[in-house]
Amino acid sequence: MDALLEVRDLKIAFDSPRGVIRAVRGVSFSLCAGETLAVVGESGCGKSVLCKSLLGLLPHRGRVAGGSILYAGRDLAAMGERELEGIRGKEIALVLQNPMSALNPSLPVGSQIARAARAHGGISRAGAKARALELMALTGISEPARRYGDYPHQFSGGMLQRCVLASALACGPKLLVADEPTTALDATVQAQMLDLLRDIQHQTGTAILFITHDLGAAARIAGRVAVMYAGRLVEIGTAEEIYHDPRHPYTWGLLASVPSPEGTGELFSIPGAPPDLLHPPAGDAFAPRNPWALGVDWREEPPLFRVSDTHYAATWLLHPDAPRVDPPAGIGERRVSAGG
Ligand SMILES: Nc1ncnc2c1ncn2[C@@H]1O[C@H](COP(=O)(O)OP(=O)(O)OP(=O)(O)O)[C@@H](O)[C@H]1O
Repeated sequence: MDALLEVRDLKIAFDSPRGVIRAVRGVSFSLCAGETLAVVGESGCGKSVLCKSLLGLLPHRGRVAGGSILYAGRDLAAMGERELEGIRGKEIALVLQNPMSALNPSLPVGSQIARAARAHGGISRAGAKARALELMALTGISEPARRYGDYPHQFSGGMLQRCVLASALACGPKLLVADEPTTALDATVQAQMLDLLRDIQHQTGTAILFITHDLGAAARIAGRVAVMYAGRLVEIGTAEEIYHDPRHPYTWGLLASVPSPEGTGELFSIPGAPPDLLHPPAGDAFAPRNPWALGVDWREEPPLFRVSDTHYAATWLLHPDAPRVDPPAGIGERRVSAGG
């Protein structure tokens, strides 16, 4: 299948008074139409910056320092603001963690969704209202006609995030970028929202790039998972491969830190902290936190080794000459079941 999005060797840097921060350091992946890919990693690994770069929304002082972002064959990284405006919302839509940041508190929610439907033209006022009501129903807002005129503060957090999703879907985007869309919600509402995203993906065929720090949330929705660490992609594979046959010690650590569905057992957290991206280390950035680090890890960054056609991991443990190391007991069997 042809890729809808193809990110090639993407590098993103921030020019700070202390020097250049290398936030994304050569990331490549592709996403096909209708597919859901979760990008997972700890805070600061570069997930948000990566997804903002897709919409040309990098924060002040942030810039694409290399590589390309091919969307339907066109390089978003090389586009000017005008061209990007034509793509944002219409082709690629964004849902962020805080729904209030996406909505105007002083306008009825329904009319904001209708306005999003009209943003790229070709639809009448009445048509936009009908479309907004349809989208409110699609995203699980009961009695849309009654709630159309309600203001943001009249909705709960979960319902508001559904409204934001309705607004994001208004122009029928081919790609939905969702950056921690469920993080601010409590566990039950979070699970409902993930199921909704999955249903919508099935119904509309929109591809989803789902950004999260939570491998448990990713399991509920993603067909493929990419794990990021210190601005690099360290493992990528199908959900089945990542949850049941993970190969990177960082992925093992992330999996061990997912709470069990019963909420029992001790919660693991990976000791140490990610490196300072002002001065990225010479070798494998994960080496200081990796109990299985080899001598070579301190000198040379590992390439992505092929595990299968769909599964790659950047760890020297996959080198043919590396000693055999098995994942810690239980990793890949417990805690998370891929595919919800
Ligand atoms: N506005 C900024 N100015 C300077 N550096 C920044 C800025 N935004 C991000 N960075 C750098 O980019 C790195 C990646 O940030 P990013 O927000 O993408 O991480 P993240 O994985 O999404 O974490 P979080 O979940 O906390 O948002 C940060 O560690 C920081 O060094």
